[in-house]
Amino acid sequence: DDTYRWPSPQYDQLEALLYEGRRGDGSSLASLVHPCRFRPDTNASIAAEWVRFAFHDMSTYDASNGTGGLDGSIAYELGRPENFGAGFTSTLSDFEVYPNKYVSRADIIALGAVFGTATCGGPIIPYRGGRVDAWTAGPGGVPEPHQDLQTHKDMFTRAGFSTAEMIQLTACGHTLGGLRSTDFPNLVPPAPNTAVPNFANFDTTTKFDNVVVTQYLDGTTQNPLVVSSNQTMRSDLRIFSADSNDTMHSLATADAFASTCQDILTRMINTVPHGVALTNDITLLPAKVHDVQLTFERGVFVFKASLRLLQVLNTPVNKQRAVKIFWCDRYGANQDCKGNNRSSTFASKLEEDPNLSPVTQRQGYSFVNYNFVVPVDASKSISKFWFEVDENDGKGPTAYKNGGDGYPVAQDQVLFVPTLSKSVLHQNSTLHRRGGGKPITGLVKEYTIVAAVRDGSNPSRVYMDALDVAISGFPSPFNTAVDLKPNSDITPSQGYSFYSGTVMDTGFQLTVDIHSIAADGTTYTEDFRQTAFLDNTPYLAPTNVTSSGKSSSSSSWSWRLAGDTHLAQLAVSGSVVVGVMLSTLL
Ligand code: HEM
Repeated sequence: DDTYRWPSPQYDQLEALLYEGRRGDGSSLASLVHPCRFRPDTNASIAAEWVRFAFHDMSTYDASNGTGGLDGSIAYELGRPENFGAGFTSTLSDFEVYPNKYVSRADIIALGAVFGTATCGGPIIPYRGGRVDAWTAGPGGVPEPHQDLQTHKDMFTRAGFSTAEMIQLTACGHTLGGLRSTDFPNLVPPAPNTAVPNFANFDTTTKFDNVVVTQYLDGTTQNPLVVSSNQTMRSDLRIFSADSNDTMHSLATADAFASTCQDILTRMINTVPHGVALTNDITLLPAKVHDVQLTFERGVFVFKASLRLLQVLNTPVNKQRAVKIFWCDRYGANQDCKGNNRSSTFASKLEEDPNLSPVTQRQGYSFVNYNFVVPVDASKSISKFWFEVDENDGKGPTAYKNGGDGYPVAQDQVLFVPTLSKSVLHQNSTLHRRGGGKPITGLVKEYTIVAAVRDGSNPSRVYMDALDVAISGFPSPFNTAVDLKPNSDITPSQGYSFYSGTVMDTGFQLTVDIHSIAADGTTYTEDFRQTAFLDNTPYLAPTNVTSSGKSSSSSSWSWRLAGDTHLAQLAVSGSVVVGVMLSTLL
């Protein structure tokens, strides 16, 4: 049974990235590229760079033994001539902050191709997750334009693509972007008096469309890889004509181009090492429960849960709509709703920007969120919850019950308390990581994580697994277990005592799994808690950082500011880290 049931953390993360364009704590990936953006510093098509990046990571696949493919190894392969140019380094830094426990770097690279294609008007490529990252460079073997046709055919055959598929894939890639003077000065003359590259685009549109094919067929193309006076460099001509132009003719209509590209790009992003099991296609959840947390806020024991509903693009949200959360007590006479349930209509409504994700926008939707924060009697606690949405149109309410039984609150024995937790940024620190290892130089964040432990469970150990996969330069993930100790500075409250522990991290997306091992040996877990918003999350104004920006990420700062101020705040503090870290490396 592969029907979606909450909680499905991997699915939820992938779904949020694809359809909301952002990771769980709000930092937006899609806004870097959408709508069909160009880099302010180099004028490069970001969509083109992202699609090309995925191809180069994939194309070292060896179908004979199932090695290589889309595995993120390209992060360690940018020194090679076959992966040369600013487009690759910019893209790598775009993607740097997004991998986490449930989404690999390779999943992000694949998603980059999905976004790049969709945002510039191309087909929607079905997206699956579950790719597994390589942590070292793999073998080479990406085609370069000076190589002959047989070499290219052999490379595509090795990667599992026939001659016709080689033509399709190349035409589908070469509808975006082009050659740049900084990479191929002999083919594209540099513009005088500027470091900004000159582009010779593959076709005359910047959209993902069939014009690359029609201009090739009608002889008007200016694609340097077709018409260069240097015959050696006419790789697209050799490839496109490799079967007497049969495949190119089959791609000539807009519909045929779109559907063929959809299929072949799907194959491209799903070409993964042998043994990697991809998820099913990530489909849009019509009603999504997210940001669920039982915790303390300002001394009040609260349950937080959000319901995300679809809204048809460019239509107003029904003002008559009433959204209600229901829940069951965990303890006492009304345990599991034996007697009564409880309910609340106190929600804050948030209508999302329709530009959140090119995929959702193309499907004709945006989102509206209903965010509930309800005080809960800790002695009764909560065992499960569900929602009802009444449009007040006479048809009666629709219940969202997770396919029947409601959404479970798995446990209330150990809880993450973000508002009592904090993070402090240290500069030029020479702190040592727990467990020894190399001292941390540069920028480091010190996190104090607070958990509430329910009295009576008498845990033998409370600890967290602190994980960060998103570290500059892609060293192996930061992953450490830290014991949380009783914290006598925080007064016990409503049957809970507080524990805390600290961890140092140089990465961009620390998440914690908090565990409590009860006296009876049962382990209770709060899985995958984000740390972007802790009580004292520092707000750093953008003016602090513009001077340090040399990298592509600097140019993306303003884009990440799109949306509400809450997200802007996160985006800025996140980008500061990127900018400062790069400037210390440069
Ligand atoms: C034999 C096969 C191929 C060769 C020799 C080749 C070669 C090239 C070259 C020389 C460039 C210009 C890069 C620069 O100026 O820095 C380029 C750009 C590009 N290639 Fe390919 N390519 C091939 C196949 C593909 C495939 C299969 C895809 C994707 C499906 C692809 C996607 C792109 C994209 C999107 C760009 C534009 C990048 C930008 O504007 O930043 N290429 N390719």
